[in-house]
Amino acid sequence: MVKVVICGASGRMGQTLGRMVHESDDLELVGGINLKPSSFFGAEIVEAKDADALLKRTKADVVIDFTIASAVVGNVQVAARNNCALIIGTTGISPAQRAEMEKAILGHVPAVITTNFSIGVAIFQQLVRESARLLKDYDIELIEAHHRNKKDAPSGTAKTLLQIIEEEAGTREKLYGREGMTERKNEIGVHVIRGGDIVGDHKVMYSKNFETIELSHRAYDRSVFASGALRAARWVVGKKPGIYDMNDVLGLKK
Ligand SMILES: NC(=O)C1=CN([C@@H]2O[C@H](COP(=O)(O)OP(=O)(O)OC[C@H]3O[C@@H](n4cnc5c(N)ncnc54)[C@H](OP(=O)(O)O)[C@@H]3O)[C@@H](O)[C@H]2O)C=CC1
Ligand SMILES: O=C(O)C1=N[C@H](C(=O)O)C[C@H](O)C1
Repeated sequence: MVKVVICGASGRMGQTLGRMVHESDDLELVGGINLKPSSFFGAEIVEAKDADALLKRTKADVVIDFTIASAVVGNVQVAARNNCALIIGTTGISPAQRAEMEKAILGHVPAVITTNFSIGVAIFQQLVRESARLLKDYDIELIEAHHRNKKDAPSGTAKTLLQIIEEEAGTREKLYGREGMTERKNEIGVHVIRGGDIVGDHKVMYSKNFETIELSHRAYDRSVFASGALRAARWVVGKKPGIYDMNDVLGLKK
């Protein structure tokens, strides 16, 4: 059995993951970490200050983090100190926070980090890479939509898609929404929608000469992210220290 601790245990993703680990035959939910102590699916949730003791007591194999950017560095440091493999889904991480995370991980523990654990999104990103390579001279727009409680914008997935597009089609100015008299140049327009309980939509549009090509992905339920994260958790335990992504987990070419 792979012993799992979930950071952000009381959150939307934490609850979905907790339920799925609890229902699985090969994963054991040994605890959670959140701002306030509580419990979920028969396991204890402790405050962040008690995380070290929890990881020692439970001998956790893997720590899964779906929290908030300001919390993730501390969670990664305590997990790495306890030799736990890591699954990191938290988005909105700054370059400085990313550097701190890398310092804690590299040479110490294996970690899978990705802005979107959906297997469909891993395939979608490959399609976006191919289309951006083929459609370099088209106007490119990116649209994402999420629930009203999402804190970071644009989404982590949207930022990853921008990076993929620019790797293939060249660096461009990014224009976040438009208002007033605007003249389209060679920018990538980025548009963020927040409302209701939208789970997570991403669309890339390429337009030129009386035609538009659209590629889109829509998640209908958080279980798509959770099942990808748990697939990564099963895969990462026992790997060499380093940072991996879903292409590594799924054996897809980069
Ligand atoms: N990579 C992927 O596939 C996906 C990534 N995400 C990302 O995961 C993150 C979480 O999303 P979601 O579950 O919707 O958010 P929620 O706000 O529902 O959950 C986050 C949880 O983390 C808790 N938390 C805050 N600070 C700490 C801390 N220091 N230690 C432990 N727990 C803490 C929060 O507590 P409290 O509520 O008390 O503040 C909350 O319960 C976001 O960054 C989101 O973008 C989401 C879905 C998929
Ligand atoms: O906060 C969310 O909900 C999601 N966050 C991730 C992101 O920022 O890309 C992944 C998914 O779209 C859901």
